[in-house]
Amino acid sequence: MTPLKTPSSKHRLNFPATTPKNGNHHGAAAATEHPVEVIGRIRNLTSGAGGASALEIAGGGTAVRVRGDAGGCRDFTLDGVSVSEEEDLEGFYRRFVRSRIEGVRVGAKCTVMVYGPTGSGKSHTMFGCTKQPGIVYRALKDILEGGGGGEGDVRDEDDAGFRMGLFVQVTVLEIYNEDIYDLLVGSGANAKGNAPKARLEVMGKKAKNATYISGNEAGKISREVSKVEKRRIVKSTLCNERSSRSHCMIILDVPSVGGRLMLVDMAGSENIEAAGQIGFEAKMQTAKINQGNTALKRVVESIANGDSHVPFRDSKLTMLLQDSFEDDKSKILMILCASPDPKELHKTVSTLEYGAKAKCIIRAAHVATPRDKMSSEESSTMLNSRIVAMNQFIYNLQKENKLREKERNEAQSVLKRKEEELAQLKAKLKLIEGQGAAAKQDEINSKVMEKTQSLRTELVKMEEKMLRQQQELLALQQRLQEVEREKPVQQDIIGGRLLARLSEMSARADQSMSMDMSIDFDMGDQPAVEDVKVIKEDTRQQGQIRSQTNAAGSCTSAGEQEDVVRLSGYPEKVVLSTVFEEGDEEEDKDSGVDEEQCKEVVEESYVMQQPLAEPEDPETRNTRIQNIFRLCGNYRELAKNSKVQSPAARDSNPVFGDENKQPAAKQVFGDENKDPSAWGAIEPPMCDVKVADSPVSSQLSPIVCQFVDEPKLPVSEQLKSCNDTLEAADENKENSGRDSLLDVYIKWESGHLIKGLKLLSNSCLSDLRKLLEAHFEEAGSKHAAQQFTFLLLGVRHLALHIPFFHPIVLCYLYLLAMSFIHHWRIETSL
Ligand SMILES: Nc1ncnc2c1ncn2[C@@H]1O[C@H](COP(=O)(O)OP(=O)(O)OP(=O)(O)O)[C@@H](O)[C@H]1O
Repeated sequence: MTPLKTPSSKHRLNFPATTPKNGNHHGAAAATEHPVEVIGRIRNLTSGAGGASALEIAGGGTAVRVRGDAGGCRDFTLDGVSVSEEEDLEGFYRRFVRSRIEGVRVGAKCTVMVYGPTGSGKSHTMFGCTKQPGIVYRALKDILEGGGGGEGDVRDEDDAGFRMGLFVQVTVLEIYNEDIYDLLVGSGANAKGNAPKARLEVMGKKAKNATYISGNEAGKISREVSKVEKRRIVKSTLCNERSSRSHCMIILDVPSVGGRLMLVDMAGSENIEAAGQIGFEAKMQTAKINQGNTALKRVVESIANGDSHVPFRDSKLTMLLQDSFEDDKSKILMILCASPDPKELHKTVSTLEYGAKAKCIIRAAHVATPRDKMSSEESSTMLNSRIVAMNQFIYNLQKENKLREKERNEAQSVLKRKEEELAQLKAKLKLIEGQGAAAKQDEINSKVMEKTQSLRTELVKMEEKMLRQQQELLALQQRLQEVEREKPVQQDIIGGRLLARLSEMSARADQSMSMDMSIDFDMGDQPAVEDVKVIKEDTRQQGQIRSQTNAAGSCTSAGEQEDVVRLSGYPEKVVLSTVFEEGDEEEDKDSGVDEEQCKEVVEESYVMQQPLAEPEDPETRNTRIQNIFRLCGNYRELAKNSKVQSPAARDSNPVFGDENKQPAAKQVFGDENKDPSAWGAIEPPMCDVKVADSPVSSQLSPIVCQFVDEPKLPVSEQLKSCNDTLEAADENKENSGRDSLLDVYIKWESGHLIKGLKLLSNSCLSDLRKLLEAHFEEAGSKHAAQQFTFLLLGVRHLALHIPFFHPIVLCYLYLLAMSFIHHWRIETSL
């Protein structure tokens, strides 16, 4: 390694020719100053140290007295002495260091270095321990946060330095084996554990390309420095378990004011043998350490002696400290660390001698020299650099502000988004809560609307039906009027009655509209008597119509009146419109008024009249019989009862042909010849009827037939007996729910035979025909040759359980009005 030479004399300090020691300082005291202040720091006696302390404070606290083994002592006068047992680091810092640091805050330059043998407490004084921070951290805090407070001071520590525009740039260097290393390099957050240190070159009096950390927060920088400090090379020696093997230099620049603080923790000068260093590398390491210490010692002695040459370049350490000695504004605080251990006495004396020598350095009074001029130029350069540093600091602050503002905006946007989400959720919650009630209300409304709509539809349909019925009624009325016009005589009687009846029915229909009701023709204003209508027509004679009370009988009770209508001149063309209805009442009720009804309209037929007087052959007679049934509809039931006959009731009914078992039930209508008044309305056949067969099939219902064949009894008696039987049967019917027998009365044309037949209420005319045919077969030749008249079809309790407004009902009523009201008779001749 090329030995460095001492800088030229022009860089030497302007030390006075004489030292205070020489006694020439009086008169010139005002013009001279001590650039180096020396403070003694005596550590406490370790437990391993044998004997009493070899050091004591003397001279009023400014001198250290060293007691030798022989009992002699030597005083070393310093600027101050501190014993750690009596004064902790805090006190030491307040008393000797803080004033220097405050100078740095206003632009002063100060170098604080600790010097002493190994294990004397240099690193402890500089960096402190876990319990108390050392000079480095206290100085950082004081620079950035302002002085005047101790550890317990309550200060606004946030941005005290920032308010004053102070920030620091910190460089941490290590001088090991005469090489300078940048400890900050590789110590960042992204640095790996054992990142290599960057070795730096010295350019002039500074380390070239040294990195620094800057900031105004003492805590952050202190933490960083503490981390970096641990990168120093240490080694366990006999003297110190953790002995520093390098010099550490921490440079704090305060660009805003131009202040600079250099904190130097020197490696301990040591005796190789005493330190127990064995081996070439260890010995070389120790030699290098001592080289720096020795170079510094020589520099101090040289300056103190006023040598023309100061060997700053003998070591890297002195090269970097050159400004500290040469700069007039720079001051040096040298802390001599000494151990009170008597075993370390010779090293302690050596250290104190070194400090005493440094204390002798006197800087002459400042005189304006050409160098000062240059200094002005340097100061302007320095100011420019400060401006640049300030600008950079401001830029950094602005960047940081922008970053924080961005973060704040992001946080605000997130907050806003969250608030919106919250509002949406609240709205949703409200909506859901409201939808529950609204849904129920909507459901109710929709059901009501649906029901209302269906009712309206039904109403419209019913109105339409009513309209059609009214039209049909009108048509029938017109038809009736036409008939009446043709038969003026009959018009007064029949027309009036029928019109009255139709009006009455129409009124009933109006009243009963939209109601599903049971129609019983025994109800209403109709008398409870057997109201028998006898229609007689003789086309060959003058037609006449008469009503007569059915007193012919004994078939009517007192007060009961039977309408007998005799139609004279009945039109040859008879138009009967009837409707066949299928389906039972239950279906009607269940399906309502809208249920389809099966209708069959019996076509118009022409009734061919034939003279009654003339005997007919059997074929013609049979044809007429068939026509009669066709007229009424082969398949139309004689009566419709909604109530189904119960099996019990059915069993109780007499069975066809079992007349022997039911003799009491035989009904005798009497001999019409004996009581012609009772059947006076019997006339020859009115007309021939030819009606188309109904295509509707019907089930053959049980038929009950009771024959009345008692010519001995008069007709009136027979009818009365019949009527009594019927009334008794009525009671049974009421008991059995009006679902029993229908009485059919037949008068033979010969006048000698009247048959009373009974049919079940749900029988049809075809059943009646079969009944008659069966009777003919049974009668055999007895009646074969006889002429007979289908005198009377008496039906009791014709009950219909059909909605009253139904057109079928109306048509049916019309037919009933014409011929079948309640108990009716059709008197015709075959
Ligand atoms: N004033 C003190 N009070 C309490 N303990 C101290 C004091 N001075 C030093 N020590 C302790 O003595 C030990 C050695 O101290 P330190 O490492 O500071 O010595 P050093 O001078 O730096 O030695 P080296 O030059 O080898 O690094 C450390 O454990 C330290 O804690």
